[in-house]
Amino acid sequence: MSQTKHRPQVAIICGSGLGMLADTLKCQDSFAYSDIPGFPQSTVQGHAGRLVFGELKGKTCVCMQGRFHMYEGHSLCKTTFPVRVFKLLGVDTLIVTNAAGSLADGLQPGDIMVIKDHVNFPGMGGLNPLTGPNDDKFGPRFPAMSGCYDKGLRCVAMEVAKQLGVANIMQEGVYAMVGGPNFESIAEARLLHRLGVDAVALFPLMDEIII
Ligand SMILES: O=P(O)(O)O[C@H]1O[C@H](CO)[C@@H](O)[C@H]1O
Ligand SMILES: Nc1nc2[nH]cnc2c(=O)[nH]1
Repeated sequence: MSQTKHRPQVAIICGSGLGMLADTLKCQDSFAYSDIPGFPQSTVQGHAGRLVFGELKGKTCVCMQGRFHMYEGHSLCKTTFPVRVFKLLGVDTLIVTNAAGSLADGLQPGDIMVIKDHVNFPGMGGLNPLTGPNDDKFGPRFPAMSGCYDKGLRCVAMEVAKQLGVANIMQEGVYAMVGGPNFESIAEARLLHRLGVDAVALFPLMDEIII
């Protein structure tokens, strides 16, 4: 922290195709993951592997330009390590973005889904970054997931979409995480759809759980 004057309250994890958001931060200080002790390295194409501090619309933010996935071979502890670092930096709002496959009838390729709830299939099977001794300074032993996706922030997102004239490509939905790296078979996609899942992807939920 001695190398940046920024003290962010908001962290944004940029998924595939969204890394350029970090490039728009004003008064930037950026750090390659390879220069940060304990950080894993990005191996996914298009994930730059940089932590960028700066101002976005007057808010001090830190952006992950590239995230870590279980399918890259990282342990869950490693993939979620940056979120613990954010907590220690004083971040209290985490915005997680990623590319996902849509299953809902009304969601077209390129649309935006705001997550209102999730189904964590690996987590339900016991694969969870909170496994092991609990460090109470990061949160309780048994965190509730019912308030995981802040209603106020979701309303702001929908309101801003209206103001920008993109509300027609944005809706709320239920998101499921699967292990990957293969995408779903047709039968699996049908099953998820019948279970009430609107979009499916390969990782991010673990970040929400750890904060
Ligand atoms: O936006 P990211 O996090 O890369 O997420 C999704 O996009 C990739 C697959 O197309 C996978 O990495 C999947 O997890
Ligand atoms: N599981 C899964 N992850 C994705 N990431 C981007 N598209 C998809 C998809 O269709 N399925």
